Amino acid sequence: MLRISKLTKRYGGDQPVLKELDLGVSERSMVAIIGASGAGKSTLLRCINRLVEPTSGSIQLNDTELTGLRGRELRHARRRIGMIFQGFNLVDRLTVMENVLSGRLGYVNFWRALTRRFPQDDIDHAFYLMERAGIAHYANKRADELSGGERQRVGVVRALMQRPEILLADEPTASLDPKTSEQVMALLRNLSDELSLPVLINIHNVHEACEFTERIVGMRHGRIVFDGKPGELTRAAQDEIYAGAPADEREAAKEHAEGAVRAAAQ
Ligand SMILES: Nc1ncnc2c1ncn2[C@@H]1O[C@H](COP(=O)(O)OP(=O)(O)OP(=O)(O)O)[C@@H](O)[C@H]1O
Repeated sequence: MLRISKLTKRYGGDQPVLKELDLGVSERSMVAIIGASGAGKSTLLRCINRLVEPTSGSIQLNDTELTGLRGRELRHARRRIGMIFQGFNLVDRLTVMENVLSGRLGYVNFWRALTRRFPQDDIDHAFYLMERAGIAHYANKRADELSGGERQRVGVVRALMQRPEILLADEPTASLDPKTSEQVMALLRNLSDELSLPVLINIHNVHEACEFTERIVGMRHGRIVFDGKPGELTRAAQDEIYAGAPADEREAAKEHAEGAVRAAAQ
């Protein structure tokens, strides 16, 4: 369970980017965060894994207060939070297996990590997850020989190797073509169900958000202005989320959402 209360983030002396934001995410749920560019979606995810320092408020992950953690405690807390990035963040010259096992680096001791001697249990788990993600046959391929969709599958498996308590995905499909993007979303959906893992996805594609998640959180200017099921994302709700956004962004989001809301309501 993730419980965020009154989270505020201010960069420098500017207006806060997150304004006393409250959000709870329970186990086994996949939640999409949507909103116009600059609404604060990435900042929210980055506050959770403390890549960005919250200004005030509370972030609790299963009884651990994440704000205020330092040093070793912070490193340990970060192991419990899996992160998936838009740009995959793989090490190109390493193989798929090596990239995947790097998800365990925070757990194995220094010498094992240096000599890449991971416990058999880690190797078995890596193969299990790679099979699930359809990339086991690429285990010995270099990461830079893979397509974008395959690379993101490696990113997903690497994050899961941490055996995280929550998965945060920051625009995980933004660099992928529509078909591949849907496949990666379906993989996240299935793994979330199978592993009872809460997944928080920052996503621009409202259609995919509605199709693959059961809860949509709409942000505007650092606040949550919508929190509901895909079928409840009415035109009025979309107007509120995207009010003031550039016209092209607003229209693109609405275009995506119309069909998705109809489909979700059926
Ligand atoms: N490191 C930083 N220093 C100063 N301002 C920042 C920093 N990171 C983000 N911001 C500002 O905070 C606001 C919210 O940015 P954020 O990236 O969280 O929004 P977003 O909703 O994820 O946008 P996008 O969809 O374009 O990625 C923006 O105005 C941005 O310029």
